[in-house]
Amino acid sequence: MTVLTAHGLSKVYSSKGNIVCTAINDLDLKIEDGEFTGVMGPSGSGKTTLLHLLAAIDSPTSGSIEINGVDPHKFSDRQLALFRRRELGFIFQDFNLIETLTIKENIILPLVLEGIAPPLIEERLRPFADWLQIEHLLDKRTYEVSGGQKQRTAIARALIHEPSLVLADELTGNLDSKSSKDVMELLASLNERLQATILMVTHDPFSASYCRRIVFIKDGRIFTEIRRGANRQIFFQQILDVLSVLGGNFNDIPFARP
Ligand SMILES: Nc1ncnc2c1ncn2[C@@H]1O[C@H](COP(=O)(O)OP(=O)(O)OP(=O)(O)O)[C@@H](O)[C@H]1O
Repeated sequence: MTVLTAHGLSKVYSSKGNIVCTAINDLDLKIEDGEFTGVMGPSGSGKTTLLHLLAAIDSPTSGSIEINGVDPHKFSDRQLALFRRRELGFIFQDFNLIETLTIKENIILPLVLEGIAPPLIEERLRPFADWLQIEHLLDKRTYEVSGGQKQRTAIARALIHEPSLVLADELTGNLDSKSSKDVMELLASLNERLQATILMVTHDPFSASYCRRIVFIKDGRIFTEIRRGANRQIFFQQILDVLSVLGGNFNDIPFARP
């Protein structure tokens, strides 16, 4: 089943009636149920703009987006807020956890907002805390845990309400290489276990190598896409090969990553 369809998507930034920049240019994209897709591209290629259009944070200049058969851009503000809460999960580079809440309270927030009964919330929480190896941290505050533990908390929060689509933006951007590896292994295993549909924007080829498919964009258009076979190390090398052809600002690529 197709979860997301973007058709003829364009985003033009204008100022005083003059076009400043065509950030997304007639882009088509389909994401199937259970896919784990990475989006890569040079700085300024349109990755963030694409993510904002898909999350209905920003509106396209032309073209359409459907998530589970509905176009969120046609919703009222209230409908849109509900749609985002129910159908989408978000994972951010800087975690976006609420400091005044415990780890547990952060994770269960989407279920509390839906008015789910506390025993059902507990039942739903336990496997996520177990899978993400944060059971022992549930009563701690966010400032008492490490960056990797914060991101695992954010992943649990993004997935606990079983959204149609999880959108992640540079989720390993603030983590060291060991924590990045741990987080990506856990996210990849949750993608398989729950058939969660995940779309992740990243600059980091190592993190991207945990995806099943990478869509490369350049100048707001799809440049190419590749799919992973059985071997992640080979996929990592393939990603580096495409990035070297793609050009742009990839000076921060860790070419010697294990
Ligand atoms: N609000 C805006 N007004 C005008 N131009 C914008 C605006 N936001 C983004 N752009 C331009 O749109 C293009 C795509 O930007 P975007 O942030 O989507 O790229 P990106 O691939 O996410 O870049 P990076 O990897 O550096 O974050 C760039 O040329 C950028 O300068």
